[in-house]
Amino acid sequence: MLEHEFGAEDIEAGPRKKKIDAEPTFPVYLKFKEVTYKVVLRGMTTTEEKQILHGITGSVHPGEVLALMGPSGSGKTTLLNVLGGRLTQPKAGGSVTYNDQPYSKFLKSRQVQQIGFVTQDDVLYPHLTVGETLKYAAYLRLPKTLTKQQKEQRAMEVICELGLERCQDTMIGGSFVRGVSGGERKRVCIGNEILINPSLLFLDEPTSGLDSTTALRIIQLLQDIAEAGKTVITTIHQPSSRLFHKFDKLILLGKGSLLYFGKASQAMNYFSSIGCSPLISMNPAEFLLDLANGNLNEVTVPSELEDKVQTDEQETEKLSGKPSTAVIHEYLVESYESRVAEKEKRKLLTPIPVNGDIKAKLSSVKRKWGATWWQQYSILFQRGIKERRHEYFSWLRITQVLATAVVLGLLWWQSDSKTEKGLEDQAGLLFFIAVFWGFFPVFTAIFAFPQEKAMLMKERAADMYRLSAYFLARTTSDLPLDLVLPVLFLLVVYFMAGLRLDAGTFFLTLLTVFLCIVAAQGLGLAIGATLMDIKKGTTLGSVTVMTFMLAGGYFVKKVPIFISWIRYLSFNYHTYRLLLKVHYENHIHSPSLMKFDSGLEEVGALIAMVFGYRLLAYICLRRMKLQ
Ligand SMILES: Nc1ncnc2c1ncn2[C@@H]1O[C@H](COP(=O)(O)OP(=O)(O)OP(=O)(O)O)[C@@H](O)[C@H]1O
Repeated sequence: MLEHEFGAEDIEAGPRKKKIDAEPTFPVYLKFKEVTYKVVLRGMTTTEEKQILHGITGSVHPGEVLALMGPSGSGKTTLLNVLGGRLTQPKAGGSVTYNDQPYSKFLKSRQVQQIGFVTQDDVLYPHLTVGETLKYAAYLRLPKTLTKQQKEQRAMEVICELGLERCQDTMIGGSFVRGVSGGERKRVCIGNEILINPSLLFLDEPTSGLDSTTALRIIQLLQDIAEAGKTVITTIHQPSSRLFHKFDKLILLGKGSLLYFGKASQAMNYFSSIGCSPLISMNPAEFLLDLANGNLNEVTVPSELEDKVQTDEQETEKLSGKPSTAVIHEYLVESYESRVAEKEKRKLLTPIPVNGDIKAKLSSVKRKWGATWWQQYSILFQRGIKERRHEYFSWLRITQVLATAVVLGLLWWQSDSKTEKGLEDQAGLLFFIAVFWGFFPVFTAIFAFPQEKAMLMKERAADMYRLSAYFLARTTSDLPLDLVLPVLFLLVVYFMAGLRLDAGTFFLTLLTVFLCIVAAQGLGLAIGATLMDIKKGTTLGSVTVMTFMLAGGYFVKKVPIFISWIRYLSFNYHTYRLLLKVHYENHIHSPSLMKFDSGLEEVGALIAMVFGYRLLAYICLRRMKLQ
């Protein structure tokens, strides 16, 4: 669509062999100059700044695959994140432009959806199958102009492109569920991104953990994507020589500094021009990593460094008469600075080869969602139910609820409500019901957002849906089961314990319990969203639930005035009062238990909790940083 607007011939998009497009996109020229990144490390007593990237300059054009290479900890992931706009100021410095526009402008328009980012960690839902994962991503990410069938077809195309046909009905799996292999999981992550046919594709170690044939297949795919006019940037750990030759451009990093930027095919020539050549025939990637690590064991020592061989006896012995790694690093950085850096910086000044006012047009394009709000809600709702289907049919949970109900039924078997003593006993049962249904929902809800944090951050960074649609879908998809279990529970308890037997009382009891569950869930969601940490959340949750239970009006009836407000925050208190009212209003012995008012105050307080806690949770999620 955009290509038509700007005219395909307006833009030099590099060679195109194979068409992967689900929808036409526009080419993106990525330029970066003097990119730096620093973090502040806070110790017990000291605070120090650590510079992770030291002024990296380069560019990558449509039709090219740029590989970021370097030893572990050299800053590849950090650079990829800065280039992908995931790490921004104030920690990141320098300039990164897409089609000569800063990232922030790009982000404000719909163009963010033209960026695919495959992170190093595979963030996927473990209980969805490969096919479901890609299908839901297609529904949410592909443009509204495509029909549901077309979106499904695109998901299927990606499955075939990535060779995932055989495992499309297998669950992804995770720590507790056996699923697809690591390589297949990685390919699903890549599929999630190439699905949208991005103009700019970032990948963090797409081949780690894969056998060499599968790795080659992935890199070949990246090359095909680039050849379709896309810009691809990938970090890579230790590519085989077959893989290495597939990259167009290469950045070699060492301790966060640039050791080489240029054509991958020219890298060996460049290093031999500065006096570093392999002594034996070896894989170029291995040679470059040895250099970046400061290891000259199989490498000629540049003449400039011959007089810098370490004199310290032990070190000399260890390094077999080679210069120290620090000296080598310094030499490589300086050589690059003096011979290449200036030339590359000058190249960046050349404007991108487009005609007319493409920049103005690009920034005026409005962001579009892949689905309407309601579609997003219903897709996320369905996906939530699929992902948690095992919890829905968890016999363990059903058994737990039924077993508790039977024990209660036996302990309060056909309880007597005709005497004041019997009534006090029954009130104990009602209080327990208020506590039981205020307890479990809090803890299941605390887990909801912290467990999905990584996924939420990934999908929000990719602008897949509105937060409000996700929030509502996540908080309502658990409701059906949460409302079925109390029905089973009450049926057992009600008849075994011989509670007041009429339909009105039964349904009012059920409604009260529902209200209690939904309010308790709200508290759990708010705690989870505020802390975004399961351990901290469960600790705060248990203290809060215990306080609310103690203030619930059963254990202490006369609470000191300065702390009496706390009971109004307790959903146990309101639920218990409502249950007493439902069961004993107009009962001959009731005055000794409580004074009944209209009950509206309790209902109002519970409804305020249902919405108030959820609003708090939503605000916390909105404020969550995506980095
Ligand atoms: N937020 C941070 N706080 C402290 N140190 C950081 C932070 N981010 C990165 N680093 C450090 O910066 C260095 C570069 O990290 P980065 O993840 O970019 O390396 P990498 O080359 O991708 O490594 P690997 O190949 O092992 O993934 C590492 O030493 C890392 O510990």
